Amino acid sequence: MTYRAGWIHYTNVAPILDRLVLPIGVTAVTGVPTEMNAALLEGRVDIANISAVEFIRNADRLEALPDFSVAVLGPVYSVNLFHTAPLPALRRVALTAQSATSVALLEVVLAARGLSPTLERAEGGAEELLASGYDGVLRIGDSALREWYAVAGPLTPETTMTSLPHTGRGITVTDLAEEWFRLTGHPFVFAVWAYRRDAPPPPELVRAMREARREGIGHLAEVAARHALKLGLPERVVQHYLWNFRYHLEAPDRLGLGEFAALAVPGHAPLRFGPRPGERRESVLPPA
Ligand SMILES: C=C(O[C@@H]1C=C(C(=O)O)C=C[C@H]1O)C(=O)O
Repeated sequence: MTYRAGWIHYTNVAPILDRLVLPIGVTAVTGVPTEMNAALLEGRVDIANISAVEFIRNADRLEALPDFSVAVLGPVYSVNLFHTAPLPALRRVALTAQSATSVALLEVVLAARGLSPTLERAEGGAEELLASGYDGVLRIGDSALREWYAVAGPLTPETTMTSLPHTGRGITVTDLAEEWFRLTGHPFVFAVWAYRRDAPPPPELVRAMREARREGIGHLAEVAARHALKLGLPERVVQHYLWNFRYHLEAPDRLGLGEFAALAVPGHAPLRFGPRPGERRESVLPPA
């Protein structure tokens, strides 16, 4: 029997996945968030780093690793609304088909401001879609990071990522994680590592993931340099992008996740997490 993993392999998970050595008996495929969400729910993979909102929507049958997340406190740089009209004047917004969580986050952010533009699924680059009749475009992942830098960059010795402007080339970038922080003061959790409750991961896999994360974070400069080359971005940008993530689903992240769950999926089933490091899985035997 093999255990099947599905990885969303955006650059933001490189510090966890790049140095992962899969234990014997575990296989892995990769894809974008909406593909991995579907693969997990349809039983084509057994564990995946899926969109947090899908974990919440399917909380009755999923469980998540207790100490893994893709989260940030403040800006994320790669979940962006690119817009040419000010937010209150937005009429038509294109949504990437790759995302579930960020679409729900955009809805929360718009609702908090009392805004209700038309939202439509459409693929393409931000500038291209803005030129074709949309006044807002939601983009996520590596391409959104590159497009953000095209608007906000370049970094100079005098600037930092956080001091770069949000507007350039006639386009404003609204970072949705930064908006969430302004609204709630909490981190935002984009992804968790979830599995169906009937197929929990072998402990060897979870141990290997923890080891890989330790290695990845310990060698962050190398990981960043490799991905900077792939992305065509300066090393400094990718290094800042990566250290800014919160990969351990800590108490503040769970607060943020709980708050998002209540707003985005009212009436959801209780969120369940597996045993923490060092804890044993609960016995499935009936009490004596
Ligand atoms: C931070 C990001 O988070 C990703 C966003 C997701 C979504 O919007 O559904 C899913 C997984 C995350 O890894 C990103 O893509 O840039």
